[in-house]
Amino acid sequence: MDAPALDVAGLSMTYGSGPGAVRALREVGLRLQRGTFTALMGPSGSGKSTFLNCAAGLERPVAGSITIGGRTLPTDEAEATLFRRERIGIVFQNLNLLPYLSARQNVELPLRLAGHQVPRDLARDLLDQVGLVDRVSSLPAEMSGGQQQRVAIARALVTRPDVLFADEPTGALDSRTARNVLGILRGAADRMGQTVVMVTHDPVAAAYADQVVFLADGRIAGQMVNPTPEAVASQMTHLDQLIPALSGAGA
Ligand SMILES: Nc1ncnc2c1ncn2[C@@H]1O[C@H](COP(=O)(O)OP(=O)(O)OP(=O)(O)O)[C@@H](O)[C@H]1O
Repeated sequence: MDAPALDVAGLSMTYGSGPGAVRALREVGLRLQRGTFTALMGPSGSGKSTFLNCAAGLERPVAGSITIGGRTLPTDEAEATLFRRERIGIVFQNLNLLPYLSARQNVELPLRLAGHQVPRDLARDLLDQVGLVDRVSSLPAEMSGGQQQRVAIARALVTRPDVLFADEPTGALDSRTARNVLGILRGAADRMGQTVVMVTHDPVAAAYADQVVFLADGRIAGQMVNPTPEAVASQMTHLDQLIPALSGAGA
């Protein structure tokens, strides 16, 4: 059987030290098979972004192992950068495209940075898949926020990464544009076999995923397969009520 796309074990992260230290993640474990779309939800401060940043190699955890496509994420900074470039795709709410490069050049950039030949029609094909084939030559400033986000997704997919991490990719978009971007992420999993992990606060967005993983107080607090917006919203209300109890336990 294929190695899981993402295999995280015992992931712990603490910011600061002494009495003011914040334990953002407490021995989190998560294994995701290829071609799956997972939404990560939880109350504010529950550790979602920290999880994403650690799993994507942008921050170094204090403990735990992260295996991506069967390979351990390097701890060495320079090696981690190379690994990320080749094996990981990242889309942030405000991950800026380079303003002086066209959509096509932005999409091709990760391959160029990695020193690879760029197949002639690759960027155009990816831009076609995100519905922007008529904008290949446009600069970011000439495109709407939703169009720029779609270019960012095409760019994140250009290396065919083992995992595509997206942190609130629809946070800044109106609901119609957001649905369009979510449909593209869904299609990346279904049609391209990409593995997608998305942090979101929005139960409707989460319902595009195959499963929702809930975090609370730095721990996994539940998992929901085939989520509906109603079931996700109900679970979130439950978690919000749970938080004072968890904090009070002093664990
Ligand atoms: N760089 C940092 N320095 C200190 N504390 C941090 C840092 N980054 C995050 N934290 C703390 O770690 C905890 C988890 O933060 P994180 O951003 O992962 O939560 P989140 O679930 O993504 O929250 P939100 O939904 O509000 O974005 C919080 O208590 C936060 O204040």
